[in-house]
Amino acid sequence: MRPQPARANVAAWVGATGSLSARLARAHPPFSVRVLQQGLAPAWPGEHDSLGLPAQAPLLAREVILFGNGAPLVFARSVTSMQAAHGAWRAIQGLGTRPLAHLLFSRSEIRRTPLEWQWLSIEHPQAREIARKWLAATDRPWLARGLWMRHSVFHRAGQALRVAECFLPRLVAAWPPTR
Ligand SMILES: C=C(O[C@@H]1C=C(C(=O)O)C=C[C@H]1O)C(=O)O
Repeated sequence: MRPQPARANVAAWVGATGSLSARLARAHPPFSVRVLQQGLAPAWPGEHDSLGLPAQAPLLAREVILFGNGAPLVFARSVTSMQAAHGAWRAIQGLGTRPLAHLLFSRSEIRRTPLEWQWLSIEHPQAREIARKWLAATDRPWLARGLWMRHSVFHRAGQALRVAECFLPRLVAAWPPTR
């Protein structure tokens, strides 16, 4: 059972559609993307199901931290099949530090499933992995007792890309930004 967001704006923020990058860039300029890793990676639980893939299908994962005004704000992990990484989602290969949003919100033929979100205690294996990567990349401990994780799946030419974004509770509680 997901704990209900503490405040209405938390639900509004975690459930906000549109580009997260654009929202952060407006509220906390300058905005930047730091790529932690991109390439063949083991799947997290549920990723193959989200993508409609068999359990052993090789996945390409892109993990980044989004920065605003010099501070780390969001950890994001996007996954797709290696086949799609050379097919409908091949543009990810050359994306570099440009936000993935460039590929997702500029094309009309891309369809996005509704956002789903959950609260993960810091004891959850994925939360522990995120906190470890966050510390290694930013030299800042996660500190919070958990995190809000949301995900949705983008479909293009019959191939799926799952995007998950993880938010610090204090960041989410202070959002959405007024600008
Ligand atoms: C999907 C978006 O792109 C953001 C940027 C990402 C990246 O560059 O890897 C991944 C997820 C998002 O937080 C968005 O801005 O909404």
